[in-house]
Amino acid sequence: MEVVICESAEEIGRHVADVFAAVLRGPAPVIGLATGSSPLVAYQELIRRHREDGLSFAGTTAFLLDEYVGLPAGHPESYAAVIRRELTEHVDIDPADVHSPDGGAADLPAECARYDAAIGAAGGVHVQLLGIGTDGHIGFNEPMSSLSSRTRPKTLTQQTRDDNARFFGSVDEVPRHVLTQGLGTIGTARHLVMVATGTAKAEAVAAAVEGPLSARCPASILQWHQHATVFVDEAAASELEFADYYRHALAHKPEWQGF
Ligand SMILES: N[C@@H]1[C@@H](O)[C@H](O)[C@@H](COP(=O)(O)O)O[C@@H]1O
Repeated sequence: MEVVICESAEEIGRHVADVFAAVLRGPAPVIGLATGSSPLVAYQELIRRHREDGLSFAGTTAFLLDEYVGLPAGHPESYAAVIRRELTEHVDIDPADVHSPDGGAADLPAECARYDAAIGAAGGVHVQLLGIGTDGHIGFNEPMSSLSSRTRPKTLTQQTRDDNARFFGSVDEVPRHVLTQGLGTIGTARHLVMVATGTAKAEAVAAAVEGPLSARCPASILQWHQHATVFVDEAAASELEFADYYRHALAHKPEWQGF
């Protein structure tokens, strides 16, 4: 795993956009998208490059990590709506190629199995963007999620519902249930890119990067992955014991290496 401590969210956004741009220029790109506030700066940078530098999403397939269960169709906080608003409607990706699990499906386990199979049928995800919850969740894999889980329904913790209440009128409006790619599903992506900013994420980042590989901190699966990159700002890095080493490695990063 490579940990990159950045000066600002904007710098993180530029690095993430570089990683995504390299995949988008390759054949039949499959990208994994995340919601939440952490990826927004990267999405804004990708949109800017699309408008100003001609970066194209044509022919790209995208898969979202997760979705709430039971929001009314067209609800502005459904993740399908959020990703449209924050990224995909601003670039030249075919809306039919942007996939998310259907939280309104009558048979939720069947919908999860279908979604997981669709990711496999697309050949798997080339690069998966991830935020991290304050409890260490990725996607909506709450603590104690199976490390080999596939896409399935999950129940949110109260902490996650409280954290996400800011997107809704009140915490009571935050759904209790969700569909999420499993930790095993996420782990099949060829490159995992996690982003985090701010002191509220410092503890979760430290647990993910330097704690034990454990279901207690779902994001710790990045330690088991062959190609994982973590972009954090100084505040989110503030609990990292090996921060000096990460800075040293970055300062001496070979020119040819990339992320
Ligand atoms: N399901 C999403 C996650 O994918 C996201 O990483 C997390 C953190 O969000 P934020 O970046 O807004 O802190 O929130 C939600 O729970």
